[in-house]
Amino acid sequence: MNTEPFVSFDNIAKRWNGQLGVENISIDIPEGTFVALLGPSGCGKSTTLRLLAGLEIPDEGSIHIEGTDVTEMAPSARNLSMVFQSYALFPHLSVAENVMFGMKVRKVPKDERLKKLENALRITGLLGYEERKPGELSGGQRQRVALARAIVAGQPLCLMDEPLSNLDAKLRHSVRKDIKKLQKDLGMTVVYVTHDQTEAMSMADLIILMKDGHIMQAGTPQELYNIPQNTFAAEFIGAPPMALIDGDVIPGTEHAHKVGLRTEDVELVEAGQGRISCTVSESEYLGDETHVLLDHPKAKGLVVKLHGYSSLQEGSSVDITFEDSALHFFDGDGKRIN
Ligand SMILES: Nc1ncnc2c1ncn2[C@@H]1O[C@H](COP(=O)(O)OP(=O)(O)OP(=O)(O)O)[C@@H](O)[C@H]1O
Repeated sequence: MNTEPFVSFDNIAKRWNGQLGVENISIDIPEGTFVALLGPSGCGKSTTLRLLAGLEIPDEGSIHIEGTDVTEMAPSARNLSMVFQSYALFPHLSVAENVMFGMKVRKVPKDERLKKLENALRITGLLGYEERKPGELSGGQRQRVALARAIVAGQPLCLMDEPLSNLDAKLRHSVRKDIKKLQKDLGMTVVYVTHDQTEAMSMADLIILMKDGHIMQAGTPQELYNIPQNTFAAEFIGAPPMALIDGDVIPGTEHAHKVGLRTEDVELVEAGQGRISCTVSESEYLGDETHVLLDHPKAKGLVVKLHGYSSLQEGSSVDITFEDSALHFFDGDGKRIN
């Protein structure tokens, strides 16, 4: 069995005139994996993707694809396809012409081109739209044309940079499922840039969480959610994110600088009956549940989810309670204490 990673970054760094792009980036990606590069704006996601695409050359380190050192190889020699947020379609060409463009350039015979076109349009639900121009399509359909183009390219590795960011919430959800299904059905390795943790959590097998050009945590969605390695991961992953409480608030947790608590582990009880006393700062009614936001001078992000509608008044006093086993501990540098 081939145990070599399909894609590997070995200690990659990229700077521009001293301005840091990324540093100490080491990643191993098994074949057929969906990887999300996740993090806030400017954290280095796109730089990492561009380095893999060959659109940037690193100052340090090496990148391998299928065991070949591609660090300084031209993008066209890397056997990969790309899908960007700006669909990058030719406006004057039809859907069919847009999808077949690359194959035409590569002089793929016509009958093979048509066969691949039909297959890609079927997979992306675009059969019947062959003759339309991009201007006659919705945003979601345009994005699917861009996907169809990546499919006909037939490359085992596909890079995507925020491909859903131009779509509204409903479309984003459906195209998200399309992309995930495609990736699975075709067995592609996908490296996907997003700043949206929900997108990363729902699509990825492996999440690379980044901040200020560095990897903060790499792992499965479950690992990032259940065992955040630092307060940054704790606060970035989850909706709502993990609450962080000063270590000296809960008796017995003084060894920690911060104590983390997930909303599903918090129970609301009457004032005086729980472990921490708080004040209700806001209630957000969402139909099936109400999110009750709580104030405490030494805690950030305390939220309790209640079923249905809650009539709790702002400013009222409540207590929260929780099991000791639900607590996460972090030191003064924000690192997890096990
Ligand atoms: N060509 C460049 N010249 C100088 N600095 C750059 C260049 N490209 C990126 N950077 C810097 O590198 C850092 C990482 O940028 P990058 O675009 O990778 O972030 P990102 O996480 O993709 O952000 P966003 O989500 O906003 O696209 C930023 O500080 C950015 O200003």
